[in-house]
Amino acid sequence: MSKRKIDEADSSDEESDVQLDDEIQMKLHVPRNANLDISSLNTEHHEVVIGGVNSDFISPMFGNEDYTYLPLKKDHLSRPLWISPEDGHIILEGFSPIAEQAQDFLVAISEPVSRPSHIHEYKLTPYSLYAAVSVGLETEDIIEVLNRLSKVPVPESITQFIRQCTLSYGKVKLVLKHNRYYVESSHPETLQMLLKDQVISSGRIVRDDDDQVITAPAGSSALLVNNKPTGKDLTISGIPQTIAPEGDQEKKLLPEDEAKKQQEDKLFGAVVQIDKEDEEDDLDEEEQVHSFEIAAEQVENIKKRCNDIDYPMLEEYDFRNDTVNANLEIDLKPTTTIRPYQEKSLSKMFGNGRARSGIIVLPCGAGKTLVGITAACTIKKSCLVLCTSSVSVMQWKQQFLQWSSIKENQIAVFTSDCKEKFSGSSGIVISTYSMVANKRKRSYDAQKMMDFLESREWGFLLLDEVHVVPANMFRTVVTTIAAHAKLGLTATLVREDEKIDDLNFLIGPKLYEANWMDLANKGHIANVQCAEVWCPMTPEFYKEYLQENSRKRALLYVMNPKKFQACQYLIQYHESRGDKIIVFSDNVHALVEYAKKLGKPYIYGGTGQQERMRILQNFQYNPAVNTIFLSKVGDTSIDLPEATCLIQISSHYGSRRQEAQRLGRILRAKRRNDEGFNAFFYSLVSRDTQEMYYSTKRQQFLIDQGYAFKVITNLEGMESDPNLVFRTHQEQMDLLKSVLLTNEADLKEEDLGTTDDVGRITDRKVAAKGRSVKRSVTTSKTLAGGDNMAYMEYARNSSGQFSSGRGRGSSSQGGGSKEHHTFFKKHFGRK
Ligand SMILES: Nc1ncnc2c1ncn2[C@@H]1O[C@H](COP(=O)(O)OP(=O)(O)OP(=O)(O)O)[C@@H](O)[C@H]1O
Repeated sequence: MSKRKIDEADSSDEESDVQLDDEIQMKLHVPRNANLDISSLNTEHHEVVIGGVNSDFISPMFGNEDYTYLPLKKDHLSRPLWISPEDGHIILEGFSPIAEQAQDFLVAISEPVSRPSHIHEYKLTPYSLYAAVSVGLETEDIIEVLNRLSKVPVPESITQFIRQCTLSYGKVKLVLKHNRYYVESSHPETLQMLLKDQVISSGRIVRDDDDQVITAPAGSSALLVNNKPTGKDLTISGIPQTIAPEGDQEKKLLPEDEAKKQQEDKLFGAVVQIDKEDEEDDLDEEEQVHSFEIAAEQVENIKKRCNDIDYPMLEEYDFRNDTVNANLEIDLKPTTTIRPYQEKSLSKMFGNGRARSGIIVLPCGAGKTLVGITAACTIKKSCLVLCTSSVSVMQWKQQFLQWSSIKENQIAVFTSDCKEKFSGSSGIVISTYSMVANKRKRSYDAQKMMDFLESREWGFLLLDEVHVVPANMFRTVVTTIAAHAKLGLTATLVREDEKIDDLNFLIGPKLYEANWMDLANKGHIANVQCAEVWCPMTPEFYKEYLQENSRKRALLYVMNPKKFQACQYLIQYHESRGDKIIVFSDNVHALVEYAKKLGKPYIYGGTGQQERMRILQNFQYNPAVNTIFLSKVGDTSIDLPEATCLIQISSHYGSRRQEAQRLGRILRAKRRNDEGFNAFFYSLVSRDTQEMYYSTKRQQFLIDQGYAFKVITNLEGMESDPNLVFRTHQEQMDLLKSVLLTNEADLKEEDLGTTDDVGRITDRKVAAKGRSVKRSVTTSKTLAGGDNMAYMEYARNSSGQFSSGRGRGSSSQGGGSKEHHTFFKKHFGRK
């Protein structure tokens, strides 16, 4: 019997409930709130009586999360999932024989929250259902498949929610024709309803028969082309509207309602044009397409508004029937083979023969570039690619030439150093977000190039690394560039500023998200062993740490001699195994000190291009250079498939994204297909300092992808190494002195300073808010062949989950429904 029913039966049982909790915990030897493996318990033998009613003893432990009152289906053992009736969370048995098919389906309809090896968690959100509809799934199919996979009948609240969300979804489209935007639908009443909304109607453009603008929102570029005076303001259903003035006198003569109706019909007739071809073909009303024009500057606003009122607009591009824009001769080279998951992600984009706008999420190093290139080869129209830095621009160009048949003169780059146009009527331009979104005065050449980009209609807009680009930059890009289809690529749909929701209406829904562990198991990316190494602070360093200001404190925990030693030990250990090692430090001062002390080459923002190339080539080809030190310049866009081990000595506060991107440097490890091959990722943290807190937060995204972080508390044999740096007390005191004398100016954040790069988002504020994850000590003997290391494993948080904050009520993966959906209001409001 459920706890809910027990509560109802007798409220005075509260006390016995608590006692029962304690009793059970004693029996099971588990701490309160610890995670329980239910499958290992035989509940039949532990029935207890509460308030005179029989109950299993597990149920009360789950409090409000107890759903045992849901009737299990007879054959529940062969069905892999549960659905929570309260908040739309879905729990999948990752070990079920049909887990893979179930995962495919769940990725299409819900947001993955956490996918460790055995139990996966997803959640249904309005956005995820929007994405489901936009990839062609129908309401009843979603409910039916869920029901087939579920161990319990799909709760009524969930079917209602799915119906409610999908009822209005997929009915409205945003279409770009001849450089003008139209809201299109085959349901006239839907358009009529939208036009009654003030936000939407105020973004509308109305033209007369000569194509002259009658009304347009203030500031619209349509007015610049044609600045005709606007008509009179009228009020329809309480909403101020503007239409052409003629004929509005007689309305006053009619009864009020009749007049209102006539006005509505007139207004609707004026702005909703029935597609002429459809009329001629005498199609059913269902198939007729109606539309009204909106201003380019209002597209984002209107999209957002449509999302808010649960009528999200789909963006689809019928590229095969676009005769206005010239075709581009581009194909994949015959030698190029795309991988199954790359194909699957693309099938979500091109499912119905048109190109859907949206976002594809693939792990770092899984080959997003080739996915983008394949999409461009499918659409075969002019394409604009935007990346985060000029280095990426050159890499994209090189990859287009490597994988596709595009001719060199049809692919151009637009950066601060290089402003090319392609020859002919169609081609590809690769640029950076900053170049296109730049609002300052441009050089003559840059302005001419921008005019070129803005004057055209692009078949395809490819947006790389969408998670790092500030929303206002997207806004500028999306409003200035007219593109039929947009594809956003990213590895980590998380942002510390929680702005991920913006992407839903700026680009489109998430079309596909791959499972990191799946790709690792299939050998497409490397298997990685992750560990956090706890380095005790020496008493002298800790004393100063407690007294100093925050910058110095950070330097003290990074320069902690014990961390130096751990770093040296791990480098030696992995070099002796034949690994190639990258040591990351965000703190440039520490980077230089470590590298010099340990005699290794280093690269940071200030390292010249030639020197960088020399170091990277040595790392790749010279067997004597097996370790390099990199600042955050190496976080992205350095493709080093040789690297097999990462050691992080200092990092950027609590950024989950940076952690994932750094891990991405070793996911491409060349040797990943060797049997039993593992890559290694170590984070060195100074014990009992703020760094530990940041480290926990950083790992959250990877933990949700199924990575297990082990905690190493003791590197055995390290102390007896005669070559260990800072062995003596005197050496440690000298180091401390030099740290304390370090000039504050040397500690400021590294400025990567190229004009093309997207500014990094500061995670500090959000990091300070973060969450706590408990750790508990256990012992084990193995860490990937390192039998001499003792480690601890993370325990789950107080609600029994690894993913303490993100899962419940967080919108970090685009589920931001909290503002407008009652189902989720209830959910978000809950503690
Ligand atoms: N289908 C494929 N066949 C062969 N090689 C591939 C394929 N797809 C990707 N690769 C290779 O995998 C590596 C990683 O690809 P890419 O740089 O596009 O990854 P990414 O997903 O953009 O990573 P990041 O997010 O870290 O930038 C590259 O060396 C690329 O050439």
